[in-house]
Amino acid sequence: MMSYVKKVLSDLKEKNSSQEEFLQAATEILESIAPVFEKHPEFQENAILERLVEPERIIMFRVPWVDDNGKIQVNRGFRVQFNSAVGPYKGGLRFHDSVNLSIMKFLAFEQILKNSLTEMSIGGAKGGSDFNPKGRSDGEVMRFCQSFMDELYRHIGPNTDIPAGDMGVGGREVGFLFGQYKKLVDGHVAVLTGAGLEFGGSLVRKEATGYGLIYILDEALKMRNETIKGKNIVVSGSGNVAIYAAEKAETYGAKVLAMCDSSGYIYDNNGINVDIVKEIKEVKRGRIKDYLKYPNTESAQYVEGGIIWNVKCDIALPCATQNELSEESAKILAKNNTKYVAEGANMPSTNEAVDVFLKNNMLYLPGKAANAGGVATSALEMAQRSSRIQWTFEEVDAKLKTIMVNIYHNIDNAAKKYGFEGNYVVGANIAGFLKVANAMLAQGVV
Ligand SMILES: NC(=O)C1=CN([C@@H]2O[C@H](COP(=O)(O)OP(=O)(O)OC[C@H]3O[C@@H](n4cnc5c(N)ncnc54)[C@H](O)[C@@H]3O)[C@@H](O)[C@H]2O)C=CC1
Ligand SMILES: O=C(O)CCC(=O)C(=O)O
Repeated sequence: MMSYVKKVLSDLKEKNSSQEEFLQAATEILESIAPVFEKHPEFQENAILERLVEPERIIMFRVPWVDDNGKIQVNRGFRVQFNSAVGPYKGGLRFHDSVNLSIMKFLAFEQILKNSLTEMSIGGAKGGSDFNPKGRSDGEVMRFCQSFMDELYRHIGPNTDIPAGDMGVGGREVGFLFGQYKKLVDGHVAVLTGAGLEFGGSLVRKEATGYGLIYILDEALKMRNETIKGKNIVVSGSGNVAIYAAEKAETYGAKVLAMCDSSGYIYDNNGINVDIVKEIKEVKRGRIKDYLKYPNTESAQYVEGGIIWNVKCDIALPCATQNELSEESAKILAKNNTKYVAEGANMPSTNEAVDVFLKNNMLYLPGKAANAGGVATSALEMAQRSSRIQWTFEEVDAKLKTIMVNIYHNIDNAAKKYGFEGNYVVGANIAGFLKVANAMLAQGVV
């Protein structure tokens, strides 16, 4: 069956030769699900893979806006509506200057399988823009968001496509996007998740991706008679996912030694004070090096331009961005006897880095399983909004925990069933794929 996969992959490479990140994600996924086609010839007969790798729809659009100096700026907007077999399109919006079609497609492709793993009825999508909110005033961010929504609104809806946040899109941006949507359609419609608590949002959505990462890691460790307590952890990034992963890890008794942003990392052998990072990033929108200006941080150091994976740790949590963890860094982790890697970010480890993890028998939890808590809680937000109720923090948190524990056992069982025990690349991709493939099969050639 590898020949079927090889053929689909080689056609895909020919058609999308410049889309490096998309091809990277597709190669990993397709190669690891090859064993499925032995057991399910009907998938090949019905060209499931050929259809799966082609987005149902891609929307690209101009986003003109006026900056604080009265100058007209033009950005490019995207929404990749990749697959709606399981449910309406669902996935975040990313505002970052690196955004291009390849990055949008890889993120949306990953999202299909991730959303399937949550066991909620949500399809896969992603969107965003090459606009970077960093250093922009609130007024500029608002005008950009309004212009972005001026086009996006006609392509989304509560039963068709429900965006949310991702890198560069947090509560502030979701608020501005929602305000413009509401004005354009003249209705208070639940079309974005990650909404403010004052207008239909869910408790725990902000914390969900980071907390969920720790819940799944905790379950995986428990199954190995291990515990997070007492472990040294390195968390890359210092944004939404990183902050709440670090916060939860500390409540489980771990010590977070280092965190970073794109300029450098902070390191403290006594443990990072996550509340300070929260203040810097969520309130001041500052840089991680500002950490050293706070009281009682004398034991911390800042390493400009340094590679955070050089810091010796038991557990590595990449929570920043794609391909931030190279083969070389993976070898350093292995040499330093790091035993566990769980991904808060989407595809933060290169395919070569993942090979190093697997060869060294490290426990590796790939992003599409490990960071699924964010989108799962988005689905819980949708459930609350449509039934006009609000669950307590504890209720949502308990549901999130159950979802993450179930994801762990689901990917673990799939890996075992296909003869790859402990390989969660195979486990996550197969478990996520089967539901989507069966839904596509049931719905005919559409
Ligand atoms: N926000 C969410 O609910 C979810 C986010 N993710 C993924 O998690 C990752 C982080 O997202 P958020 O925390 O939401 O974004 P964010 O915008 O809040 O934070 C991103 C962080 O990454 C850092 N960063 C960016 N490029 C970097 C680089 N080259 N080297 C080192 N640090 C870098 C930034 O300085 C920032 O601290 C992304 O891969 C995103 O797709 C995955 C699932 C859900
Ligand atoms: O909450 C959502 O809908 C999207 C989260 C997301 O973008 C992701 O899982 O990567």
